[in-house]
Amino acid sequence: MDGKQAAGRRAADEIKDGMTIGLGTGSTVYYFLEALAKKVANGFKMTGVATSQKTIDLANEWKIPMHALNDVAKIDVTVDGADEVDSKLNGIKGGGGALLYEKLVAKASARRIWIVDASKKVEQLGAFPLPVEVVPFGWKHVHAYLSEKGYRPELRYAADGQPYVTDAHHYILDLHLQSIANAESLANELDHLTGVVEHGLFLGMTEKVIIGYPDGHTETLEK
Ligand SMILES: O=C[C@H](O)[C@H](O)[C@H](O)COP(=O)(O)O
Repeated sequence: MDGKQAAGRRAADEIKDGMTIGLGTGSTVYYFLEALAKKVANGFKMTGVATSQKTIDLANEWKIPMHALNDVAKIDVTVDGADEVDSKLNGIKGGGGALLYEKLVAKASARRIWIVDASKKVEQLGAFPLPVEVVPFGWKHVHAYLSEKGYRPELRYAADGQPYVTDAHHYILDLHLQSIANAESLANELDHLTGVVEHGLFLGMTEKVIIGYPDGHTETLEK
C-alpha cells in the first residue's frame, strides 16, 4: 500500500448510502473510486458527479452511477486530490488539468474532502507550479503579462508535443513561483485577469484533508 491508496480507501468510509458525491480527478482519487465501486457492487446506493472525462471513464468502467453537474440540485460531499496543502487547508490543484471542473463541483458541494499522501503537505504553497487555465485565443498576451509580473509562466504540453487542452478546451499556463507569499492577493489578481478562466489556488475550499502514509495509516486535518 502507498499513502495515496491509504487516503483513498479511508475517504470511502465517509460516504453514506443515498449520497450524491463529487468525484475528483487523479491518481489518489483512483483508489477512492476503486473502493466506492466495491461498495456499489455490494448494493450501496449513490450518485456520482465527475470532475473530468478521465473520472467519467473510470466510473463507467466500474459501474458507478453518474449524473452531470447540471442534473443534480446539490452535492453532499466531494472527494478530490490536491497537489499541495498547507496547515490552513488551502491548496494548489490542477496538476492533472482538471481545476476548472473541480472548482465548479467543489463550489456546488456541501462538504469537501481532500485525499493526499504526505508529500503534499507544505509550509507555504508555491513549490508546485500553479496551473492557470486560459482561453487559447490570445493566450500569448496573457503569457507575456504573467512573465512581466515575474510569475514565470510555462505553456503546458501534452505527450504528443501539442499544447495540453483541458476538458473545457482551454490551455494551461503553469506558474513557476517557487513560493506564494500572499495566496489571497494572487488569487484575486488571477480572478480578474481577462483571458484567465480559472486558477489552481483553492483557498478555503475544503473542510477535511485525509493524509495517507505508506504503512497504511491516515491522519485527518479538519477545520
Ligand atoms: O487536476 C488534477 C487534480 O487537481 C488532482 O486532484 C491533483 O493534481 C492531485 O492529483 P494526484 O492525486 O494524482 O497527485
